[in-house]
Amino acid sequence: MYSQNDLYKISDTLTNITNATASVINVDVTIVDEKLNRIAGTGKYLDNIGEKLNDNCLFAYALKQNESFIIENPREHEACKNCTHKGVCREWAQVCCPIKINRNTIGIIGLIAFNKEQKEIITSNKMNLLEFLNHMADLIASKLDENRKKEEITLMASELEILLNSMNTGVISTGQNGEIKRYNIIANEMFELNKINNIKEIIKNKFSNEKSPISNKEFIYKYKNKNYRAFYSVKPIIIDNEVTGYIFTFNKMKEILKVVNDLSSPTQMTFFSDIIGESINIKDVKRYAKKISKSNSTVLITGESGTGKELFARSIHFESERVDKPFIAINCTAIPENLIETELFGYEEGAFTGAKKSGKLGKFELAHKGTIFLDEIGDMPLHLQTKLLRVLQESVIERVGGNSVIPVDVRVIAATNKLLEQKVKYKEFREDLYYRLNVIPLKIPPLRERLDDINILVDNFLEKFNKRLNRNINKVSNNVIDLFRQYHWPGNIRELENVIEYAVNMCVTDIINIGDLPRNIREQEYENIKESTSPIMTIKELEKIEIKKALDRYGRDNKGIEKSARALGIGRATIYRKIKLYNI
Ligand SMILES: Nc1ncnc2c1ncn2[C@@H]1O[C@H](COP(=O)(O)OP(=O)(O)OP(=O)(O)O)[C@@H](O)[C@H]1O
Repeated sequence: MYSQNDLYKISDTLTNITNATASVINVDVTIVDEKLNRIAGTGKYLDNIGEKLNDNCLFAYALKQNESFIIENPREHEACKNCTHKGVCREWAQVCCPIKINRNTIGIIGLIAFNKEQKEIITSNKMNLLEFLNHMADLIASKLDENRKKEEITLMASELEILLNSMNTGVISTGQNGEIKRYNIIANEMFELNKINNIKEIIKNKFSNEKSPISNKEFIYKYKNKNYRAFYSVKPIIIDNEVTGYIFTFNKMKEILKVVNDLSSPTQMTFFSDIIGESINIKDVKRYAKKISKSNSTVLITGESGTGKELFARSIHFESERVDKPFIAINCTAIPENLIETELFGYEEGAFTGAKKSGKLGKFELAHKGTIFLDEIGDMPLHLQTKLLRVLQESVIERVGGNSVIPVDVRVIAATNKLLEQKVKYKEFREDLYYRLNVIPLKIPPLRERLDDINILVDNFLEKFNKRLNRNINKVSNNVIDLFRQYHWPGNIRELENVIEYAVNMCVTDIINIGDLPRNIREQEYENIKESTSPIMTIKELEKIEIKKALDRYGRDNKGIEKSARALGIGRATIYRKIKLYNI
């Protein structure tokens, strides 16, 4: 919608039109807007520009009429009927013509005769005059339209500029041959574009005038004599099937890594307080690990499977200065041998058949400024051990298929449950790498060497699985705890955690008893029964264990139950009753 404001914006044009019209016709001209404000005028009206006309005047009538007309008998004409100025009106004749845009009247242009001669000019040439004035009204309307479009374009241009400058990506538009035309702030900050004329000076020989788009190609550029890595993409501007220029977008490698790390870093942080244990053994290890967190030196964590090596590695990272940077964990046995190298070091575009076109970043690059956790390091293939040694010694990596070195700042924490010294002896692990990794050794004791932790671990896991499985089990019986203290725990804390989860699932009362434990632990108990020092089980617990054992062996169908009853030396009815009683 157009408003009176739009008319004011072209007031210079209106003045020109009224002056030109008045000098050609020799009659005074005036223009009012739809609110009856005088916007332009000649002669007598010159001093009254800006005045507000009364609501019953001729122009108010003309606005309602919405078409051109001539008045030859002012004061008597219907248009003057209610005019409050009728008594002082000295006008001899008038011509009114609406200024219309899209059929809406937004003002009136009028000619006014103040004497007989001027009236004669109007009345002698009515048709031509009306036509002429309509042209003037159209001229004003098209000027308004043009002005509006200009404003829209200016607005769009500044919106686009703000949009481009608020992006985190550098954008440059070029001509057909790469000559730089326009760019945003980020692009200027990256490349100091006041010193550069052509895009080829930035991406060197990588640009040839192509018609198809290119996305995410890596390149190196210089800024203040230092080399930086970035990615660029290009899209041709095609008009009438002809490439008229290109749009280049640039992303700094640093920014991309930040985004990747933000997305891939675990949202849950781990702290030493998450490592449960009150035994002297574990307290000592925790104290030592906290101390070494502050250092940047490589740590080698040793300990049996499930002792909490990864938990320690995470806590060290989140306790260190690198806390805001990524913690990247990689398990050397979980990845096929032929993929570990590219996983760790990445690869260049076209490094091998099947490689992605844009290449791939390795975990070392992703972990830049953070920590990498190399689990099961003892299983790392020998040829990669050499590459890893180089990272540790020189803090650089080389991508597969690449020919340049990339600096990385990563703290390495390695872990193993193997005897690395033995592997070194048998030449399965490089001796120099072993010493390079073992700068700070951290040995996590197995659970059987910290039996005092069993109670607190059991309580924690019971609480965890009560919550997770929506149960309300109060405690674990003393017999079970005694059994746990005798068991050798080859799978350590992980195994204990799994045992509690199993028992919470099996338990039908509010106390976990031996019968609720997995078979391997119960069998351990059976062995213990033979020993005179072993804890005494209730007859009911023993009965439940044996019935379960028989059912597991013979099956739970009718035949299986019959066989079980026979093996247990009880009748069919009894075994059915016991199954129901113990909810087996
Ligand atoms: N002290 C502890 N307190 C609580 N949970 C623990 C503790 N130690 C280990 N866990 C839990 O036990 C499981 C195994 O821990 P983790 O993966 O750290 O062991 P690991 O030594 O790295 O095992 P692996 O050698 O098999 O990789 C995890 O679920 C972990 O949360």
